[in-house]
Amino acid sequence: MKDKGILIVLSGPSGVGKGTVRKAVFSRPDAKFEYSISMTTRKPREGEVDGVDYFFKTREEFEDLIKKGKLLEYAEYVGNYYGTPVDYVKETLESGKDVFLEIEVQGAKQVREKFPEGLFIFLMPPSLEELKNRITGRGTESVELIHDRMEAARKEIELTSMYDYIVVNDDVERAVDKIYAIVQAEHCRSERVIDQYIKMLEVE
Ligand SMILES: Nc1ncnc2c1ncn2[C@@H]1O[C@H](COP(=O)(O)OP(=O)(O)OP(=O)(O)O)[C@@H](O)[C@H]1O
Ligand SMILES: Nc1nc2c(ncn2[C@@H]2O[C@H](COP(=O)(O)O)[C@@H](O)[C@H]2O)c(=O)[nH]1
Repeated sequence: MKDKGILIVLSGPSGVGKGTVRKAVFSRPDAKFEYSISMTTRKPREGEVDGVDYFFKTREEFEDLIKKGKLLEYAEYVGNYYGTPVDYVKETLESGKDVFLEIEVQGAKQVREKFPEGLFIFLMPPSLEELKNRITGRGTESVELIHDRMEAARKEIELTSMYDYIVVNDDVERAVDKIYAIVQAEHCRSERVIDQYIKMLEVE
């Protein structure tokens, strides 16, 4: 039987660079992760593609997915629903592959309850001022939404104690190196690999 993959949860305030760092992680030649595409009721931003960046849903469709138990976790964040499809995550982990979730903290808390053995990483901005510069510089949010997202950011940063690791995104490649090192270390954690070695001893 194949060993299960690791569920890697990357959180962090809006604009810290989760998407940028995740894409850089996936672009490394030795990347062996699967990205779980989330569902959302948010309207697509310019350039976003349904089924690539998100599965874009109406509120009715999303609430139906909740009722049918199709989401591993979900949260309402700054006026929209966001959620993780449960079947994809479970099937991919069962197949032995690591799954990467990029989600906010309320959702991460739900995942922690269901998958306490997951690997939880919080991406931290070098400062709140830099965070605001990044959200503003991205040019995707109105002034009101930037304000709401900054408010959410302050609350999220207070909840970082539930994460296993905090990585500061001062430089994308440095953050990616740290995430790689954390995941590699997790693959060697004794409770993950011990059965494999015991089996090896039994065979010899
Ligand atoms: N280390 C960095 N230094 C400077 N700018 C960065 C860094 N990382 C990301 N950025 C920039 O910050 C902006 C926000 O990044 P990104 O969209 O990846 O954030 P996010 O955390 O995924 O946001 P959201 O949660 O709102 O989707 C982008 O313009 C990106 O180019
Ligand atoms: N709880 C969840 N949060 C999610 C999910 N997918 C994305 N997110 C987070 O929502 C905010 C806003 O995202 P944006 O694309 O509108 O900027 C951000 O923190 C995302 O990481 C999810 O499935 N569940």
